[in-house]
Amino acid sequence: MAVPHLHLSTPVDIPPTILILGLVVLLLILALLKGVLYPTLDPREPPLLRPKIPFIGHSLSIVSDGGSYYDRLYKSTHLPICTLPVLTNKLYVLNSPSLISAALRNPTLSFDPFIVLFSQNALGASDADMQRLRDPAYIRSAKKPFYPSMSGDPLRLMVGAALEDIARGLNRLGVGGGGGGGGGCEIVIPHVGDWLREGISRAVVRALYGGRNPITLGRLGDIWEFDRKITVLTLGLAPRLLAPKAVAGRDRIQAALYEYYRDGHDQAPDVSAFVRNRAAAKRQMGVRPTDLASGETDIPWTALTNTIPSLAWVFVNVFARPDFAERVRQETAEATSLDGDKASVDMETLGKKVFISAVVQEVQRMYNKLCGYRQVLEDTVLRDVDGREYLLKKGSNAQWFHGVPHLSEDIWGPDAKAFNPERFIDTPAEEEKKRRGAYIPFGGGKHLCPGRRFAVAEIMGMVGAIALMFDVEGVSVPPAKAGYAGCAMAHPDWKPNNPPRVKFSRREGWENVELEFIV
Ligand code: HEM
Repeated sequence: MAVPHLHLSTPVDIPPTILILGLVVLLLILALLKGVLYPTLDPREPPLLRPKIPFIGHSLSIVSDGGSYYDRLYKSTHLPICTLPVLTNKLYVLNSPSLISAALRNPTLSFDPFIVLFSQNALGASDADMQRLRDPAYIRSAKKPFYPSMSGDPLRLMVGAALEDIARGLNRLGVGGGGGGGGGCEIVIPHVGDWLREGISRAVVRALYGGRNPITLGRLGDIWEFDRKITVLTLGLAPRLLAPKAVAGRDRIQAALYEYYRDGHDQAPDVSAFVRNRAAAKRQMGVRPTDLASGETDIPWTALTNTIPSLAWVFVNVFARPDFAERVRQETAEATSLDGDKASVDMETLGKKVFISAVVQEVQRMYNKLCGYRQVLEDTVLRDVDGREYLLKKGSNAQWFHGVPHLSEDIWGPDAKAFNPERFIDTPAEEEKKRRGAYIPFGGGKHLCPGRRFAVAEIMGMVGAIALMFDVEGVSVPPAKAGYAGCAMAHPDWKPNNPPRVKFSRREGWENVELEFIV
């Protein structure tokens, strides 16, 4: 029987030019892959940390673990700065306080690309506004009014307006007493986090916008929802699909702000200099009310996103510990004069009290977890405290995580992870020196938070007044969970099925007292 031939293949004649071309393409692909998978570094750049999964490893960990990934990397390497290959780019992660300080001061490390992205995606800026925002000079001029508007008399007026609102709310609570000489009637607050959030938010927007404040309670709800979905909005991840409530809320906020700016209410005398001067500066540069409404939506958001969780952490850390509550009460009493049923808290005196100030500082150290971000605009050399220099290449990004210096045992000692306000009281000079540059809750350099003193005054005033007027029961310190993008603060991890129910009762002798703040 004939066995059929197995005809496997016929050699094809490939023209040599095609062969050479194919080889060149292959070599180019290999070179590109090598560049991506094994990027080469200038020897002056920070040391490279390769991911376990090439190309995407670091990105996956950053997305899933956020700032705590930087914390883990630092613990395992103890590098003052390192380079992470992230997809096709490089990310420099700064850990050493002196390098973070150098980055905060350096003019070629820029926050502007984030402002542009945030304005376009989260605020829905118009084409005209986007064109203006691409000009760094515009961004500079728009933020010029920040600092003078938040210091001296303008700051005092703003703090006064916010605290007046806070006092009004507290004076209504449990007034009159329940009889029987055992203090005032009890008020049960079903969710103290929500209660604090509403109280501080009302006060902040009233202080910002004056008597014609467009951010009513409904719009505050919209801001909280906008805050909750800020990552989806900023990254433009199908926001209308994934965050429809936040988008609708933002539209309502902007409609309310539009009427406010259109009717010129922002120039009224009881409006904060922060809102008034910023709108005036933008108007001078040709910005119209529609674009003021969208561009200025960041004001109430920035003013609340960190203040709300900061207040919550100060409140729980004080009232969960009877000795802390007593010390805060004592200090506030020392700053208060009583005239019959009128109590006047002098904020200048309270601001100098060491324990309540230390609690606020310790809250910021423990719970402030900002991931600072800058884009490298030009090749830049950063120098650390020992004179070592590191080159950061143009087009790369730089990041730092406040959790690294804020919780470093080298800096704060073996109890770095414990809540201990005493560390901020009578600190020896040697310790102060070690901490230099390591405590940065409000950032630094050209983006130092202009609202820091406003936030601290409101928080101290509110918590001090509560301690003075009320006995507070049922408070415990919840675990922390990561905050929303752009928010520096971790959030209390209160579970919906176990809301933080708290009982307030007027202290004996304080049943009918009306409190006011003197600023
Ligand atoms: C406890 C509350 C607050 C904390 C922890 C906080 C924290 C910060 C931090 C860390 C930065 C710098 C971000 C960076 O460098 O990347 C910043 C910037 C800023 N903060 Fe605050 N902040 C607070 C309250 C406020 C308040 C109440 C306002 C306004 C009323 C405000 C307005 C701003 C503005 C406008 C910037 C940007 C400054 C610039 O780009 O130059 N902040 N804040």
